[in-house]
Amino acid sequence: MKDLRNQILEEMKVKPTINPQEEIRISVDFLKDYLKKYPFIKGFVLGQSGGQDSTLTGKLAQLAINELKEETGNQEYKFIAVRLPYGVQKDASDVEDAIQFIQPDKDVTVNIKPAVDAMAASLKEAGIVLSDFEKGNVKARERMVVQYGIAAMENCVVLGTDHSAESITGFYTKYGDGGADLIPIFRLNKRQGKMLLKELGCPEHLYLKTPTADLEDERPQLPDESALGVSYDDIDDYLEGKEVSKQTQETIEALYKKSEHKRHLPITVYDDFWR
Ligand SMILES: NC(=O)c1ccc[n+]([C@@H]2O[C@H](COP(=O)([O-])OP(=O)(O)OC[C@H]3O[C@@H](n4cnc5c(N)ncnc54)[C@H](O)[C@@H]3O)[C@@H](O)[C@H]2O)c1
Ligand SMILES: Nc1ncnc2c1ncn2[C@@H]1O[C@H](COP(=O)(O)O)[C@@H](O)[C@H]1O
Ligand SMILES: O=P(O)(O)OP(=O)(O)O
Ligand SMILES: [Mg+2]
Repeated sequence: MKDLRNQILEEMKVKPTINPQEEIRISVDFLKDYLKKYPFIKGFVLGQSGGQDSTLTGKLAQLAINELKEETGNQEYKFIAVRLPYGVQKDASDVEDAIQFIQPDKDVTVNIKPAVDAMAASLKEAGIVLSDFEKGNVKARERMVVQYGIAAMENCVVLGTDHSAESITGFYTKYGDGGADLIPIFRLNKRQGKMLLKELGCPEHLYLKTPTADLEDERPQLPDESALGVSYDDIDDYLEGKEVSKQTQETIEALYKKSEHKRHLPITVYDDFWR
Protein backbone atom coordinates (compact mmCIF):
# COMPACT_ATOMS: atom_id res chain seq x y z
CA MET A 1 0.00 0.00 0.00
CA LYS A 2 1.40 3.37 -1.11
CA ASP A 3 1.64 6.11 1.45
CA LEU A 4 -0.69 9.06 0.91
CA ARG A 5 1.96 11.46 -0.37
CA ASN A 6 3.14 9.02 -3.05
CA GLN A 7 -0.44 8.39 -4.08
CA ILE A 8 -1.12 12.14 -4.37
CA LEU A 9 2.10 12.81 -6.30
CA GLU A 10 1.23 10.06 -8.76
CA GLU A 11 -2.26 11.50 -9.23
CA MET A 12 -1.17 15.13 -9.63
CA LYS A 13 1.50 14.35 -12.27
CA VAL A 14 3.83 17.23 -11.35
CA LYS A 15 7.40 16.79 -12.59
CA PRO A 16 10.07 17.92 -10.09
CA THR A 17 11.73 19.92 -12.88
CA ILE A 18 10.40 21.04 -16.24
CA ASN A 19 11.57 22.47 -19.52
CA PRO A 20 9.01 25.26 -20.15
CA GLN A 21 9.26 24.96 -23.94
CA GLU A 22 8.51 21.24 -23.77
CA GLU A 23 5.52 21.85 -21.51
CA ILE A 24 4.16 24.55 -23.81
CA ARG A 25 4.43 22.08 -26.67
CA ILE A 26 2.65 19.34 -24.68
CA SER A 27 -0.35 21.59 -23.93
CA VAL A 28 -0.53 23.09 -27.43
CA ASP A 29 -0.34 19.66 -29.09
CA PHE A 30 -2.98 18.30 -26.72
CA LEU A 31 -5.37 21.10 -27.72
CA LYS A 32 -4.63 20.70 -31.43
CA ASP A 33 -4.96 16.90 -31.33
CA TYR A 34 -8.33 17.20 -29.66
CA LEU A 35 -9.72 19.43 -32.40
CA LYS A 36 -8.25 17.17 -35.09
CA LYS A 37 -9.93 14.17 -33.50
CA TYR A 38 -13.35 15.90 -33.38
CA PRO A 39 -13.70 17.95 -36.59
CA PHE A 40 -17.11 19.38 -35.60
CA ILE A 41 -15.44 21.20 -32.69
CA LYS A 42 -14.05 24.45 -34.01
CA GLY A 43 -12.30 25.88 -30.99
CA PHE A 44 -12.19 26.88 -27.36
CA VAL A 45 -13.96 29.20 -24.93
CA LEU A 46 -12.32 30.47 -21.74
CA GLY A 47 -13.11 33.04 -19.06
CA GLN A 48 -10.32 35.59 -18.72
CA SER A 49 -10.05 36.93 -15.16
CA GLY A 50 -6.76 38.79 -15.57
CA GLY A 51 -5.07 36.18 -13.37
CA GLN A 52 -2.10 33.90 -14.03
CA ASP A 53 -3.94 30.69 -14.89
CA SER A 54 -6.45 32.02 -17.41
CA THR A 55 -3.71 34.14 -19.03
CA LEU A 56 -1.58 31.03 -19.52
CA THR A 57 -4.43 28.77 -20.63
CA GLY A 58 -5.77 31.43 -23.01
CA LYS A 59 -2.35 31.98 -24.57
CA LEU A 60 -1.81 28.24 -25.08
CA ALA A 61 -5.27 27.96 -26.64
CA GLN A 62 -4.64 30.81 -29.08
CA LEU A 63 -1.25 29.34 -30.02
CA ALA A 64 -2.94 26.01 -30.76
CA ILE A 65 -5.59 27.71 -32.89
CA ASN A 66 -2.99 29.78 -34.78
CA GLU A 67 -0.99 26.65 -35.60
CA LEU A 68 -4.11 24.76 -36.72
CA LYS A 69 -5.18 27.60 -39.00
CA GLU A 70 -1.70 27.76 -40.50
CA GLU A 71 -1.37 23.98 -40.93
CA THR A 72 -4.87 23.29 -42.33
CA GLY A 73 -5.72 26.57 -44.03
CA ASN A 74 -9.07 26.35 -42.20
CA GLN A 75 -9.82 29.80 -40.84
CA GLU A 76 -12.93 28.59 -38.96
CA TYR A 77 -10.83 27.57 -35.96
CA LYS A 78 -11.15 30.10 -33.12
CA PHE A 79 -10.38 30.92 -29.54
CA ILE A 80 -13.01 32.98 -27.71
CA ALA A 81 -11.85 34.90 -24.64
CA VAL A 82 -14.72 35.78 -22.29
CA ARG A 83 -14.68 38.62 -19.78
CA LEU A 84 -17.11 37.70 -17.01
CA PRO A 85 -17.15 40.55 -14.48
CA TYR A 86 -19.59 40.61 -11.60
CA GLY A 87 -20.52 44.28 -12.13
CA VAL A 88 -17.32 46.30 -12.30
CA GLN A 89 -14.12 44.28 -11.86
CA LYS A 90 -11.41 45.94 -9.75
CA ASP A 91 -8.55 44.49 -11.81
CA ALA A 92 -10.23 45.05 -15.19
CA SER A 93 -6.98 46.58 -16.52
CA ASP A 94 -5.27 43.21 -15.99
CA VAL A 95 -7.99 41.52 -18.04
CA GLU A 96 -7.30 44.05 -20.78
CA ASP A 97 -3.54 43.37 -20.57
CA ALA A 98 -4.15 39.60 -20.70
CA ILE A 99 -6.34 39.99 -23.79
CA GLN A 100 -3.65 42.16 -25.42
CA PHE A 101 -1.07 39.46 -24.67
CA ILE A 102 -3.25 36.58 -25.91
CA GLN A 103 -4.68 38.34 -29.01
CA PRO A 104 -7.76 36.09 -29.09
CA ASP A 105 -9.73 35.58 -32.29
CA LYS A 106 -12.81 36.86 -30.49
CA ASP A 107 -13.37 38.64 -27.19
CA VAL A 108 -16.80 38.73 -25.52
CA THR A 109 -17.96 40.45 -22.32
CA VAL A 110 -20.86 39.14 -20.23
CA ASN A 111 -21.74 40.78 -16.92
CA ILE A 112 -22.81 37.94 -14.59
CA LYS A 113 -24.24 40.27 -11.92
CA PRO A 114 -27.87 40.40 -13.11
CA ALA A 115 -28.10 36.59 -13.33
CA VAL A 116 -26.38 35.97 -9.98
CA ASP A 117 -28.42 38.61 -8.17
CA ALA A 118 -31.67 37.35 -9.72
CA MET A 119 -30.89 33.83 -8.56
CA ALA A 120 -30.05 35.04 -5.05
CA ALA A 121 -33.31 37.05 -4.96
CA SER A 122 -35.39 34.06 -6.11
CA LEU A 123 -33.80 31.88 -3.43
CA LYS A 124 -34.54 34.56 -0.85
CA GLU A 125 -38.20 34.56 -1.90
CA ALA A 126 -38.13 30.79 -1.33
CA GLY A 127 -36.74 31.38 2.17
CA ILE A 128 -33.08 30.55 1.48
CA VAL A 129 -30.58 33.35 2.02
CA LEU A 130 -27.18 32.76 0.40
CA SER A 131 -24.15 33.58 2.52
CA ASP A 132 -21.57 35.84 0.89
CA PHE A 133 -19.24 32.82 0.58
CA GLU A 134 -21.87 30.66 -1.12
CA LYS A 135 -22.85 33.53 -3.41
CA GLY A 136 -19.20 33.39 -4.49
CA ASN A 137 -19.68 29.80 -5.62
CA VAL A 138 -22.83 30.84 -7.49
CA LYS A 139 -20.74 33.46 -9.35
CA ALA A 140 -18.26 30.76 -10.37
CA ARG A 141 -21.11 28.49 -11.54
CA GLU A 142 -22.78 31.31 -13.48
CA ARG A 143 -19.46 31.86 -15.30
CA MET A 144 -19.53 28.17 -16.24
CA VAL A 145 -23.13 28.45 -17.51
CA VAL A 146 -22.26 31.46 -19.69
CA GLN A 147 -19.19 29.76 -21.15
CA TYR A 148 -21.19 26.63 -22.05
CA GLY A 149 -23.84 28.81 -23.70
CA ILE A 150 -21.20 30.48 -25.87
CA ALA A 151 -19.42 27.18 -26.61
CA ALA A 152 -22.64 25.50 -27.76
CA MET A 153 -23.51 28.33 -30.14
CA GLU A 154 -19.97 28.58 -31.54
CA ASN A 155 -19.23 24.83 -31.91
CA CYS A 156 -16.52 25.12 -29.27
CA VAL A 157 -15.60 23.39 -26.02
CA VAL A 158 -14.91 24.99 -22.66
CA LEU A 159 -11.40 25.15 -21.24
CA GLY A 160 -10.65 24.98 -17.53
CA THR A 161 -7.64 26.46 -15.74
CA ASP A 162 -7.31 23.90 -12.99
CA HIS A 163 -3.66 23.03 -12.46
CA SER A 164 -2.18 20.60 -9.99
CA ALA A 165 -1.63 23.17 -7.20
CA GLU A 166 -5.39 23.91 -7.29
CA SER A 167 -6.46 20.35 -7.91
CA ILE A 168 -4.63 18.95 -4.89
CA THR A 169 -6.45 21.31 -2.50
CA GLY A 170 -9.79 21.34 -4.36
CA PHE A 171 -9.51 25.13 -4.54
CA TYR A 172 -12.19 25.61 -7.14
CA THR A 173 -15.97 25.59 -7.19
CA LYS A 174 -17.45 22.21 -7.98
CA TYR A 175 -19.22 22.54 -11.35
CA GLY A 176 -18.16 26.20 -11.40
CA ASP A 177 -14.61 26.90 -12.54
CA GLY A 178 -14.16 23.14 -11.99
CA GLY A 179 -16.71 22.51 -14.77
CA ALA A 180 -14.88 22.34 -18.08
CA ASP A 181 -14.20 20.02 -21.01
CA LEU A 182 -10.41 20.19 -21.28
CA ILE A 183 -7.88 21.29 -18.67
CA PRO A 184 -4.60 21.83 -20.55
CA ILE A 185 -2.45 23.00 -17.63
CA PHE A 186 -3.18 20.13 -15.25
CA ARG A 187 0.19 18.54 -14.32
CA LEU A 188 1.83 21.96 -13.68
CA ASN A 189 2.10 23.59 -10.29
CA LYS A 190 1.81 27.33 -9.71
CA ARG A 191 5.50 28.23 -10.17
CA GLN A 192 5.76 26.08 -13.29
CA GLY A 193 2.82 28.02 -14.76
CA LYS A 194 4.80 31.22 -14.14
CA MET A 195 7.80 29.70 -15.94
CA LEU A 196 5.66 28.99 -19.01
CA LEU A 197 4.25 32.53 -19.03
CA LYS A 198 7.76 33.98 -18.76
CA GLU A 199 8.86 31.81 -21.68
CA LEU A 200 5.87 33.05 -23.67
CA GLY A 201 6.83 36.70 -23.11
CA CYS A 202 3.89 37.55 -20.85
CA PRO A 203 3.96 40.93 -19.05
CA GLU A 204 5.44 40.23 -15.62
CA HIS A 205 2.65 41.82 -13.60
CA LEU A 206 0.18 39.20 -14.87
CA TYR A 207 2.10 36.26 -13.44
CA LEU A 208 3.55 37.96 -10.38
CA LYS A 209 0.18 39.21 -9.13
CA THR A 210 -1.39 37.70 -6.03
CA PRO A 211 -3.65 34.78 -6.97
CA THR A 212 -7.29 35.41 -6.04
CA ALA A 213 -10.63 33.75 -6.76
CA ASP A 214 -12.19 37.18 -6.03
CA LEU A 215 -15.58 35.64 -5.36
CA GLU A 216 -16.70 37.34 -2.18
CA ASP A 217 -18.38 40.78 -2.03
CA GLU A 218 -17.32 41.33 1.58
CA ARG A 219 -13.66 40.34 1.11
CA PRO A 220 -12.81 41.51 -2.44
CA GLN A 221 -9.65 40.07 -3.99
CA LEU A 222 -9.04 37.84 -0.98
CA PRO A 223 -5.71 36.10 -1.72
CA ASP A 224 -6.09 32.35 -2.32
CA GLU A 225 -3.29 31.77 0.19
CA SER A 226 -5.27 33.49 2.98
CA ALA A 227 -8.36 31.42 2.18
CA LEU A 228 -6.33 28.18 1.93
CA GLY A 229 -4.09 28.64 4.97
CA VAL A 230 -1.05 27.41 3.04
CA SER A 231 1.21 29.12 0.50
CA TYR A 232 1.56 28.13 -3.16
CA ASP A 233 5.31 27.87 -2.56
CA ASP A 234 4.67 25.16 0.03
CA ILE A 235 2.10 23.40 -2.18
CA ASP A 236 4.56 23.55 -5.10
CA ASP A 237 7.35 22.11 -2.95
CA TYR A 238 5.06 19.32 -1.81
CA LEU A 239 4.08 18.57 -5.41
CA GLU A 240 7.73 18.53 -6.52
CA GLY A 241 8.53 15.98 -3.81
CA LYS A 242 10.61 18.46 -1.80
CA GLU A 243 10.79 18.48 1.95
CA VAL A 244 8.00 20.44 3.65
CA SER A 245 7.19 20.93 7.33
CA LYS A 246 4.97 18.39 9.07
CA GLN A 247 2.32 21.06 9.52
CA THR A 248 2.36 21.97 5.81
CA GLN A 249 2.08 18.33 4.84
CA GLU A 250 -0.86 17.82 7.21
CA THR A 251 -2.67 20.94 5.97
CA ILE A 252 -2.26 19.98 2.30
CA GLU A 253 -3.28 16.37 2.86
CA ALA A 254 -6.34 17.41 4.89
CA LEU A 255 -7.42 19.71 2.02
CA TYR A 256 -6.79 16.88 -0.45
CA LYS A 257 -8.95 14.44 1.51
CA LYS A 258 -11.73 16.95 2.10
CA SER A 259 -11.96 17.73 -1.63
CA GLU A 260 -11.66 14.17 -2.92
CA HIS A 261 -15.32 14.18 -4.05
CA LYS A 262 -14.54 17.02 -6.48
CA ARG A 263 -12.03 14.95 -8.41
CA HIS A 264 -14.57 12.24 -9.22
CA LEU A 265 -17.70 12.09 -11.34
CA PRO A 266 -20.94 12.01 -9.28
CA ILE A 267 -20.72 9.14 -6.84
CA THR A 268 -22.67 5.90 -7.40
CA VAL A 269 -23.07 2.65 -5.43
CA TYR A 270 -20.13 1.27 -7.42
CA ASP A 271 -17.68 3.88 -6.12
CA ASP A 272 -15.68 3.08 -3.06
CA PHE A 273 -12.94 5.76 -3.03
CA TRP A 274 -14.78 7.59 -0.22
CA ARG A 275 -15.35 4.58 2.02
N1 LIG B 1 -11.63 33.35 -2.07
C1 LIG B 1 -12.92 33.52 -2.31
O1 LIG B 1 -13.38 34.61 -2.52
C2 LIG B 1 -13.77 32.30 -2.38
C3 LIG B 1 -15.17 32.38 -2.23
C4 LIG B 1 -15.93 31.21 -2.36
C5 LIG B 1 -15.27 30.02 -2.61
N2 LIG B 1 -13.92 30.02 -2.73
C6 LIG B 1 -13.18 28.81 -2.90
O2 LIG B 1 -13.80 28.06 -3.87
C7 LIG B 1 -13.77 26.71 -3.50
C8 LIG B 1 -15.16 26.17 -3.48
O3 LIG B 1 -15.72 26.20 -2.20
P1 LIG B 1 -16.39 24.94 -1.56
O4 LIG B 1 -15.50 23.75 -1.68
O5 LIG B 1 -16.85 25.36 -0.23
O6 LIG B 1 -17.67 24.76 -2.47
P2 LIG B 1 -18.03 23.78 -3.69
O7 LIG B 1 -19.36 24.22 -4.15
O8 LIG B 1 -16.94 23.70 -4.67
O9 LIG B 1 -18.14 22.36 -2.98
C9 LIG B 1 -19.05 22.18 -1.94
C10 LIG B 1 -20.23 21.31 -2.39
O10 LIG B 1 -19.74 20.03 -2.73
C11 LIG B 1 -20.64 19.03 -2.28
N3 LIG B 1 -19.89 18.21 -1.30
C12 LIG B 1 -19.19 18.65 -0.21
N4 LIG B 1 -18.60 17.61 0.42
C13 LIG B 1 -18.94 16.51 -0.27
C14 LIG B 1 -18.64 15.13 -0.13
N5 LIG B 1 -17.86 14.67 0.87
N6 LIG B 1 -19.14 14.27 -1.04
C15 LIG B 1 -19.90 14.71 -2.08
N7 LIG B 1 -20.21 16.00 -2.28
C16 LIG B 1 -19.76 16.88 -1.38
C17 LIG B 1 -21.82 19.75 -1.65
O11 LIG B 1 -22.82 19.88 -2.63
C18 LIG B 1 -21.25 21.11 -1.30
O12 LIG B 1 -22.21 22.12 -1.29
C19 LIG B 1 -13.12 26.64 -2.15
O13 LIG B 1 -11.80 26.24 -2.30
C20 LIG B 1 -13.25 28.03 -1.64
O14 LIG B 1 -12.26 28.42 -0.72
C21 LIG B 1 -13.18 31.14 -2.62
N1 LIG C 1 -13.84 37.79 -13.44
C1 LIG C 1 -13.67 36.73 -14.24
N2 LIG C 1 -13.87 36.84 -15.57
C2 LIG C 1 -13.70 35.78 -16.38
N3 LIG C 1 -13.34 34.57 -15.94
C3 LIG C 1 -13.14 34.41 -14.63
C4 LIG C 1 -13.29 35.47 -13.71
N4 LIG C 1 -12.99 35.00 -12.47
C5 LIG C 1 -12.66 33.71 -12.63
N5 LIG C 1 -12.75 33.34 -13.92
C6 LIG C 1 -12.47 32.03 -14.51
O1 LIG C 1 -12.41 31.06 -13.44
C7 LIG C 1 -11.10 30.53 -13.36
C8 LIG C 1 -10.73 30.22 -11.93
O2 LIG C 1 -10.40 31.40 -11.26
P1 LIG C 1 -9.63 31.35 -9.87
O3 LIG C 1 -9.00 32.69 -9.71
O4 LIG C 1 -8.62 30.25 -9.96
O5 LIG C 1 -10.66 31.04 -8.85
C9 LIG C 1 -10.22 31.55 -14.06
O6 LIG C 1 -9.03 30.96 -14.52
C10 LIG C 1 -11.12 32.01 -15.18
O7 LIG C 1 -11.12 31.11 -16.25
O1 LIG D 1 -7.41 31.46 -12.51
P1 LIG D 1 -6.92 32.86 -12.65
O2 LIG D 1 -6.58 33.19 -14.05
O3 LIG D 1 -7.87 33.84 -12.06
O4 LIG D 1 -5.55 32.95 -11.86
P2 LIG D 1 -5.34 32.97 -10.28
O5 LIG D 1 -5.85 31.65 -9.77
O6 LIG D 1 -3.90 33.13 -10.06
O7 LIG D 1 -6.16 34.09 -9.71
MG1 LIG E 1 -8.20 34.40 -10.17
